[in-house]
Order: sequence, then structure tokens, then C-alpha cells
Amino acid sequence: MAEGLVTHVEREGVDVGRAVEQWETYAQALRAHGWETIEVDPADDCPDSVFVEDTVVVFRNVALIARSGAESRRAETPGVEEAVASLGCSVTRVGEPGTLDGGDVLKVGDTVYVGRGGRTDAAGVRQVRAAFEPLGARVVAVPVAEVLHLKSAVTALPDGTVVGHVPRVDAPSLFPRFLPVPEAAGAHVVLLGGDGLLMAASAPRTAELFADLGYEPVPVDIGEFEKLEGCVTCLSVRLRELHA
Ligand SMILES: NC(=O)NCCC[C@H](N)C(=O)O
Repeated sequence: MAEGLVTHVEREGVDVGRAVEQWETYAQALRAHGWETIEVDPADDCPDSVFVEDTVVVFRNVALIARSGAESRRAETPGVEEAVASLGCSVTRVGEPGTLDGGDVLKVGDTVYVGRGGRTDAAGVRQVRAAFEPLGARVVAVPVAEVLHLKSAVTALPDGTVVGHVPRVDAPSLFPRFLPVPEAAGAHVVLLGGDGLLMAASAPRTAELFADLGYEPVPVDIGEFEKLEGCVTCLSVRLRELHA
């Protein structure tokens, strides 16, 4: 992790012991909300491989294995490919020269927003369309310049409202319902089911806002991962409705 990529932030030393504890707490929060967790085989030569969200995008039962815009991350995919295949997904891969990081893909119902930015190029966007439109997805391309990935800027609440911290969102008007949040780290929620929203502990004011809107924020400390530009979404991939 000491060699993990940093693009928009200053490098800070990562305490690996603490990172492991934070990862355990994160996984435990998923399980406490009824999720089964499956650990992908680690790729120990890849310093960013804990950010598993970037390696795959799943829509219905099709898993699109990413080809990262960062070369150092391209060897991360075998473990995740094996994991999704063993769960019954049909696997397809982003082909050269296209690039795609899973963190650039935000699904809201059948709408699949794809960030075109530093890690995902136009060919990558086209390959998302080719993989998922035949399954009923509507793919919407979104320019991303201010942050690493689309989902560093925005995610969505259970009712589909897109949330983001305005200074980091390139084009809020692309989203039909957009709610500004007061903290950059508040833009990241993982939907736990029901009203539960897994969030970074570093966004307490946004947690208050969401609680006031009837949600149940579940804060977790992911400070060590934030040093490498990670957020709550990037440490897992949630698989639902695999056989829909
Ligand atoms: N989806 C994500 O937010 N991924 C975070 C990736 C961080 C990693 N250090 C990277 O630059 O690729």
C-alpha cells in the first residue's frame, strides 16, 4: 500500500496494520446488515488491489472485467474474475486499447452513468454500452475532471437521488435529481439495504443531513484508504439480482 497511486492528493504514509483493522470493520458492517461477504484472492504485488470496485462492473448477471487506465493496476483482475465467475456471472472483458475503472461506473436503477476521465476513455465508455445496453441498461457518459473517478464525486441514495459535493462535480445538471452535500467525503454512500447508508466517518455533517432525511448512516473509519484516494464504495462490489 505504501506504493499505491495518488493523483489528486499529497502522499501520506499508510499504516498497514490500521488499514487491515479498518478493512475488517468495513466488512463487518456489511455483514451486520445482512450481506454475505466473499473475499477475492489478494493480488499482493499490486499496491492498489484492495480497491476491488475498480476491477469489475456487474449489471444483471454480466460481469465486465475492467482494464484500468492506470497500468500498475491491470494485473489486479484474475482474483475478481474467478470470484464473479464462480458466483454464476457471465464474464466479459474490456478489450485493448479501451480503459475502464469500475469506480467510474454508477448504477441508478437501469441507468448506468460512466465517468469519462483520467482512468476511463471513450473506448471504455463504448464497451460499457456494448456490454450492458443489450441487457436493458441506459448508459449515460459523464465528463470527470475534478476527481479520480466518477464515484469520487457522486453516488446515489436509495431513492435514486444523486449526491455530491458541488466543487468536485463537473456537471450536476446531468443528473435528474441532485442533492449537494457539505463535505467531499459525504458524496460516497454504499447502500446497505433499507435505510442503511455506509459512509466514511470523515463526513459527519453529511451523515446528519442524511439522518434528517430519514436514512440510517453507518459511519466507518476508512482514514488509511482515504490517504490513497479510496472511499467507502471502492472496497467492495455488491452483487444483487444476479439471475434477474
Ligand atoms: N473506486 C475508487 O474510488 N478507487 C480508489 C482507487 C485509489 C487508488 N489509489 C488509485 O489511484 O487507483
